Amino acid sequence: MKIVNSIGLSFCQMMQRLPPLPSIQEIIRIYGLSARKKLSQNFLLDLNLTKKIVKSAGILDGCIVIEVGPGPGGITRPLLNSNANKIIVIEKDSRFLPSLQILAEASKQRLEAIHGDILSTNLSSLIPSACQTQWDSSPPLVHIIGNLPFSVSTPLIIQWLHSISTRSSAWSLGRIPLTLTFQKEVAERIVAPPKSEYRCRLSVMCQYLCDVKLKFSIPGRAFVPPPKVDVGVVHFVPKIKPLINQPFKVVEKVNRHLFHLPNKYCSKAVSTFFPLEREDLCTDMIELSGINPEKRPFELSVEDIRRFCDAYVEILKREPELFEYDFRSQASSKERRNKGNLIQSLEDQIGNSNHFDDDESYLKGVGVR
Ligand SMILES: C[S@@+](CC[C@H](N)C(=O)[O-])C[C@H]1O[C@@H](n2cnc3c(N)ncnc32)[C@H](O)[C@@H]1O
Repeated sequence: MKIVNSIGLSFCQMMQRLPPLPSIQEIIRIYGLSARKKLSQNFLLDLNLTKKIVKSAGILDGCIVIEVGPGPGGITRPLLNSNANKIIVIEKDSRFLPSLQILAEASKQRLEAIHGDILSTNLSSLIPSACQTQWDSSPPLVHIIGNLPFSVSTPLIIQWLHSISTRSSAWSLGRIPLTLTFQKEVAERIVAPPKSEYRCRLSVMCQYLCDVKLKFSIPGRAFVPPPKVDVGVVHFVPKIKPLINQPFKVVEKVNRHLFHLPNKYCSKAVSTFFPLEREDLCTDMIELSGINPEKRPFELSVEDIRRFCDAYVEILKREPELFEYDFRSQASSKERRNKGNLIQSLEDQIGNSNHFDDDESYLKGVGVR
């Protein structure tokens, strides 16, 4: 990780606007910044849209803003025109550093550009500890924003949700909000309420830890080059009290089992939690949860899933080794056949939906129904 530029801050600098600069299109042309398919680069050149993304983050006055994947700086520019105190950008592709350097100089060093991979960046080391606020008070004056490739934004939000659940990494400093772009279909899943056709594991994992809001959508044609799908801008604010008070791994496992069969009765999904010969435990789990076994997983509220998590943990207290049980490796031949059908149907759905090349693996990973 290489720091290209660092800054000193003052209120006057904070209030300054950028001087006239070459347009993003000119920057791309001058530096020969063609979009790289390998890094799923799709640029937003329309400053009205990038301003709208920045506006949807809320009031940034006096904030430290961390932008992931600035590219040629389409979002960075309105960030520098806001009253944010400091903007730290993290970019994996070194070709963008010279153009970010121009912005750093034009902004009188309010911008710090870091050459690095967001997936392995220690965010807490970038934020002064003076920014810290108590978890149960207002969020700190820090914001994370980014228009990342779809292949990165979903694994990243899962990684960050884990950090939010343990109050680690950047979230050791308080309830830092995020504004991130996703493939529109993934954004719909993140915010999907019970009974929605989009309800899935990702909906529950996001909603038990954060207040989530789909701010607006951007048509694919607004990007250069245009992806085949539209994009949704999602705002996350970590909740003071998560709706499920169990370890992240437990919540993840319970969701994985429940949404394995999202449209069948819950009793069927609960039968995947335990070995075939332990039907007694399935009955226990339904009874302890108090959930109607004829509800279907996609109809469950986060509160219902909280009850399943608590019931599962009660059973694990008696037989902790059951946590290791993996229905996918232990499935009977009949179940394996069913599973084969399920994977086939997932592949059919994904194959028909014109996603980016590398969407397939992460959409499977987040439980597309
Ligand atoms: C979809 S482009 C968006 C660029 C710019 N923010 C915009 O809106 O026009 C994604 C950017 O993220 C960068 N990127 C991709 N993977 C990254 C990673 N793991 N860490 C940091 N940046 C990454 C790409 O190089 C690219 O500049």
